[in-house]
Amino acid sequence: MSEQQTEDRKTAAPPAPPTPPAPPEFKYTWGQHNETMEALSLGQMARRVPSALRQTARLALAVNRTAFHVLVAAQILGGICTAAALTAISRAMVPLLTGDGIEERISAAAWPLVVAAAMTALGTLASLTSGSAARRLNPGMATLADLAMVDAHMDVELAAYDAPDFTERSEAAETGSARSAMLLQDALGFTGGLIDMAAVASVLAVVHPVLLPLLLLSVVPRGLGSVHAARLDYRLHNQTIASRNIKHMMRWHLTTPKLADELRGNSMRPYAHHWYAAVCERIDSRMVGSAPRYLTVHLIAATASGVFVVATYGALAGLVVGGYMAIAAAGTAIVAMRTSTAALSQLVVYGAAMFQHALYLGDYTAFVAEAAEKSGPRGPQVMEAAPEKIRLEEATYTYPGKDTPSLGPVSLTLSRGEVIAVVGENGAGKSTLIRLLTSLTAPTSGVVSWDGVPTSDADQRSAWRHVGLVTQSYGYWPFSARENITLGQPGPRGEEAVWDALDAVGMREAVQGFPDGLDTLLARSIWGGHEPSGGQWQRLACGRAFHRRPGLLVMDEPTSAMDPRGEHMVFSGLRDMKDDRITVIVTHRMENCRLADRIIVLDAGRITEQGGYEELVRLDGSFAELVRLSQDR
Ligand SMILES: Nc1ncnc2c1ncn2[C@@H]1O[C@H](COP(=O)(O)OP(=O)(O)OP(=O)(O)O)[C@@H](O)[C@H]1O
Repeated sequence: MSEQQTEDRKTAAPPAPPTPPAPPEFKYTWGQHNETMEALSLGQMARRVPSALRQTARLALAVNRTAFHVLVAAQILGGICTAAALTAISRAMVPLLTGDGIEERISAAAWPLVVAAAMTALGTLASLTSGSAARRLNPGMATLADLAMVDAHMDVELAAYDAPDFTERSEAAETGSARSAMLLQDALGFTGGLIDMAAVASVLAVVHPVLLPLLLLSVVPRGLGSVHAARLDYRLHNQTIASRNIKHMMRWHLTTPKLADELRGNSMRPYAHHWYAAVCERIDSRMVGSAPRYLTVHLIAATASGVFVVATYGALAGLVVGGYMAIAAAGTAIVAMRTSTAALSQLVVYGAAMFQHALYLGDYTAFVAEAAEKSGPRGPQVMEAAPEKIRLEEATYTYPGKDTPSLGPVSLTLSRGEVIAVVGENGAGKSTLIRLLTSLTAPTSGVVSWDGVPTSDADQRSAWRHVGLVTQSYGYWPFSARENITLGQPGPRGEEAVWDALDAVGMREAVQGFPDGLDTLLARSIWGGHEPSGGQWQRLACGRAFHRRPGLLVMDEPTSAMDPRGEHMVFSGLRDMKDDRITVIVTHRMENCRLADRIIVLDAGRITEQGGYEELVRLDGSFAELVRLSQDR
């Protein structure tokens, strides 16, 4: 290469990268729910507020009955104080406005004014008491709703997780759950406003009957405006929920230390930033785009409300001038109407908030209720003992939303003492088969039975007690090293069994070297934690499966991240333990199949071959081809 060429290569600017494509438009797929919301009338929606109040009361009662009762009593007392203060003021008005001398006027009005002041002070005390009770109830209510969400996710059948709209519905329900932290404060504001309005209305009705409808008319436009704005909010929430969901997921990918190396090593930053910023921008533009609509709604509502307020004061003046109302009564009406303005704005602001909560809580309660429906035992049978035989008879599994089965029909029998290797190309159905064998899912047709008991008729949790499972993507649980082995289920042999499991995967020295041995927290991001290496995490995952000493041991690519020593230890361990259990290994490393008594070859969801290693190689079918490919380097 000439000197000139070398110089050119040094100075030539790299070609500008092509503009990355925009991220696809994400859709919220729970269409039926959207349609229901779109079709809902304002009246129907307003009727949701009582249900939100009921739900608030139920949650609060479940957290602390006494605090809830104190809160309700204080609220009612507050309303009584407002009414009593207003009545006392109306009593004071007559001598103040129509009495003779100044001294007589003041002395006649003194007692009613003292009562009004005392009632106002008592009302303030009542409001402080209810506020303090709410503060005691709030954290517990938020936790209760949060726990219900977490439990719903942990309990629900896997088939529900597989449904295409599960994530979006879960996200919508999360919003409802998060709102339970604000629920009580807003319910308090709403009911406080409602009680004060009722108190004012009762006083006004006595002063003059026409004032009441006029007052109510001034409320209606603002109320309708706020409710309409809340519906716009909910629509906006629905339009952006899929994008927000993906955004959160991507945010985790971009900020977790687990993917930091991959992101940097592959120069992903520019595209990742472009992608994330584009989704943020899409969400923002929807929100900004909706601002003029909100302004219009609130402007119309405020104008109409103002007209009614002016009309109310006009009517009051007309009644006094026309001699239909005493000046003292008009004075009371003005005080009452000023009180009602505060109560009214409280009612409208918190009413709209409660209405919004009601919409989101609807998502939350629907999600939790549906999850509960899909969480119960599949049937009454209890799998008391580990299976001697697992039998699949023409079993198939079709994922929700799919037309064709991903597995089956498959017929197969597995017996205790056997080691079975399952092989097949990517997407052949190996993980799906594992889910059926372990009763993680029930077949969509055909039968999977444990010692004659169909898994679709049995309590799945009773079956899982006999299962030890190492999945392809196992958890890096932020527990101590000990709990990473026991998973909070210590065996009768206690710590000795934990060390045995660690020995079986060659982790004794490593754990002894951790800062606090078995008590070391395995999470580097938490102070005092320690992060094992990728292969060590996989050894721990195998260790916990061994520790369970399960009747059905299933390992999906259990040694993919391990060094040869670790892999050798795991497979030796499997061989030593095999007599007391059914062992199933999914592997892409054909050499590992030599340990199996029987190899099952899956292709496009069907069993195409089965037999011993040598037998299948001699058969010269797809297994033999996979072996040849694995050796051809
Ligand atoms: N949750 C799901 N929802 C819909 N389809 C799924 C789901 N999980 C798997 N599938 C589909 O089922 C088929 C079988 O998948 P499965 O994970 O059982 O294959 P596998 O043999 O374990 O693949 P691999 O070797 O890549 O792990 C694939 O076509 C896959 O796309």
